[in-house]
Amino acid sequence: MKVAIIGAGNMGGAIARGLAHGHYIKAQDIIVSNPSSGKLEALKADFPDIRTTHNNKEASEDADIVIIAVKPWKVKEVLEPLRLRQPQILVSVAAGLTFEDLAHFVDPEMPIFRVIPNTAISELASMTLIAARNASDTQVKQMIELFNEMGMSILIEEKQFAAATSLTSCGIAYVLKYVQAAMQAGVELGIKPKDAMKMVAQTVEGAAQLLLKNEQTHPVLEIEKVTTPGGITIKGINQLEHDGFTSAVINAIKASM
Ligand SMILES: NC(=O)C1=CN([C@@H]2O[C@H](COP(=O)(O)OP(=O)(O)OC[C@H]3O[C@@H](n4cnc5c(N)ncnc54)[C@H](O)[C@@H]3O)[C@@H](O)[C@H]2O)C=CC1
Ligand SMILES: O=C(O)[C@@H]1CCC=N1
Repeated sequence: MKVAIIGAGNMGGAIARGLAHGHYIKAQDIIVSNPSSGKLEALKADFPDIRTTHNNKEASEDADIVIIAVKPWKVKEVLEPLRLRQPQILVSVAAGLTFEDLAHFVDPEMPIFRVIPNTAISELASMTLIAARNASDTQVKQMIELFNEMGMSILIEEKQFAAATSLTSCGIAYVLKYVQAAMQAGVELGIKPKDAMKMVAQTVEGAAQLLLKNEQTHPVLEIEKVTTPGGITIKGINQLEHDGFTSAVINAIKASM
């Protein structure tokens, strides 16, 4: 199966690297197109078998799957001249562009996937959202498997996309804001910034593993395990609530929609 990636920026570059790392698509079956050379050269340096070009048409014409990874406001001008049609499959990572929008730029009957990874895709640790239109069950399964190679993917309905994007894609930034804030506290308390970063990042990773590896658990149960009655954790938890932590997070997630 041949895959064309149009746009070699944060997302396109990370997807190219993720696919080349994985087992599903061979590096020589990946072609990446970008107007400037720097990002393409960097890709080639890491994966010499990946093909690169400055010509989007050349990239897409033989591809079974075309992944469009340019900024949302460029999607129309980039997609329309490519005249994509069945049996090709379009994958758009453009945030905010709906199936209805995308169908105007390609054969409206062709299979289209909206896919939203997050930036952890570069570490093969993305939480990737997938929604499908005009796709067969086999194509949907294939797309889930493809993005599972770069972390974890989940099929959702398009109407859930905005909320889910806020949780996952913007969510990376919110989690990092927690890390940054905790580091600031640690540094004030005398811990070296690099040590503080490791301590907090591994703690976040551990919290995530507790939830991901135990389907029956819930944050409340895990918080209870740490929170000794009369102990120190409850003092911090209550301070977070006094300072509006839960409310601030809910407002942030809703503001990103
Ligand atoms: N950065 C993020 O966390 C996420 C981004 N997205 C979406 O991914 C898409 C790409 O975003 P980024 O990778 O962050 O942007 P970026 O700016 O890093 O990459 C865009 C790339 O497209 C290239 N490009 C510009 N015009 C082009 C053209 N005519 N033909 C081919 N390539 C062209 C640019 O040179 C650049 O390398 C956006 O639509 C964004 O909404 C989706 C989920 C998360
Ligand atoms: O902030 C943004 O608009 C992009 C889309 C989702 C994550 N980053």
